[in-house]
Amino acid sequence: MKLILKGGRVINPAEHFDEVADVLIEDGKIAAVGKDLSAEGAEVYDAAGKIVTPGLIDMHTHFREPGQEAKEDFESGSKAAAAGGYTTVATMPNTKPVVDTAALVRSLEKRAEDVAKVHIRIIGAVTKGQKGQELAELGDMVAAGAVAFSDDGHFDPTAKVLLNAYDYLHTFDKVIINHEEEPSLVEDGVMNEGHCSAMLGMKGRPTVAEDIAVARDILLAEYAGARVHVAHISSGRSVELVREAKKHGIRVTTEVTPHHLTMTDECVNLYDSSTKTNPPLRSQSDVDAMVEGLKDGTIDAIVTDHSPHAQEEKDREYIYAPSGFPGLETAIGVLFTDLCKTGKVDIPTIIEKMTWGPAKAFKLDAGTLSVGANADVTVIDPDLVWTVDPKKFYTRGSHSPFVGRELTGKPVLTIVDGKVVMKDGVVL
Ligand SMILES: NC(=O)N[C@@H](CC(=O)O)C(=O)O
Repeated sequence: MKLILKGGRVINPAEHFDEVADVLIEDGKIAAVGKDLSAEGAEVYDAAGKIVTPGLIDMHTHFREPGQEAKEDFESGSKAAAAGGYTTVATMPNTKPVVDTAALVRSLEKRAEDVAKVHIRIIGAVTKGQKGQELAELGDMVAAGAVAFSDDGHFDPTAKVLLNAYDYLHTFDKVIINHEEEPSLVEDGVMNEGHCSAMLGMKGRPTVAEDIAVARDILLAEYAGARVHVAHISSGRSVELVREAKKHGIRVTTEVTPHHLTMTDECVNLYDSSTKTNPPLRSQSDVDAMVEGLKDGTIDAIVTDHSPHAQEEKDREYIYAPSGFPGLETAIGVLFTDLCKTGKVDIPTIIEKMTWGPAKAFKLDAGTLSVGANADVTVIDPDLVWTVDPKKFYTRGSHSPFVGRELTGKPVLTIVDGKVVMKDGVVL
């Protein structure tokens, strides 16, 4: 099978390539990238005016399988991923039961093979049941194919346990993705602690809870000579800590979500739980620090933290509703509209953080359009204007703070292993 994407702006950050060119796909691989390639025998896709990128990668999604499939499963989640232009997603283990054994990793990989539209990589738990007390079957999960380890959703309070995990995973060169919140400082808090929480009379989650957790985990990684990845960074001070650590050669990487790059706690309205997320939406100075960190290379990746919940759970009062909202189908629209169109961040930087950046941080064989690479490709229409409507989502989650927003920019073609899985917003 041969497919040629003709005349798009091809952005391949792995090779610092940004030119109008053709991309030829043959037998599931990138066969050639260049000007005026022969289209003989190939199906032709006219990419003029569009952006052709490596398939997007999201290293932080929650697909709720096993145990909470009513919220999302691999089928609905991977359809949402394909609609959002993603070709690889990694799922977090905070499921019911927690993914903390090799048998679970293997069974999820089989599920992915059977039903998923895109590549799903499995993240295993660091500790048994994500309880922070005893290490999970880390080595066995590595052997079963786990791509990274995380107790996401929970901070591991005992430094010794985490140090053991660092030491052990160091031997396999696998990364721990740390959820950074010192628990005693965030208990019962539902939004960022600051002026807005005071005005609303709500208990806050202060940025210092994240900062001291990030500081501890960087120091532990330095001591162990291990790799640490800071999950969904949201505080300006934490970005400074990561920047400093990188300067000192400590092996730390980090990620940020579209909402922490574009929204503040001013958006919180107690009658709408769709802005409730963890870590919470922060202040404008934090958001500015995220954008700066993205541009100067401190932040390696953009992730969605796609966290769908059931409608009836999110329809509750702000303090009782669960944290999180779906993000796979809105990421490109939000980033292109609020960061690129406003001139804050250029398109190649955004693409790099969604492709080559995460591929490098997690040593994935993905995220590039180099000749011979797997043909995972995304085509984005940067001028397509659309309105976020949850009725059109593929995800089962419907509450998103972006609902009703008019966005500019949308993926229009997603190709996985050379096969078109989404065209013009329709998952095939
Ligand atoms: N990001 C969220 O607000 N929620 C996550 C878990 C978490 O990271 O707290 C979820 O699994 O729903």
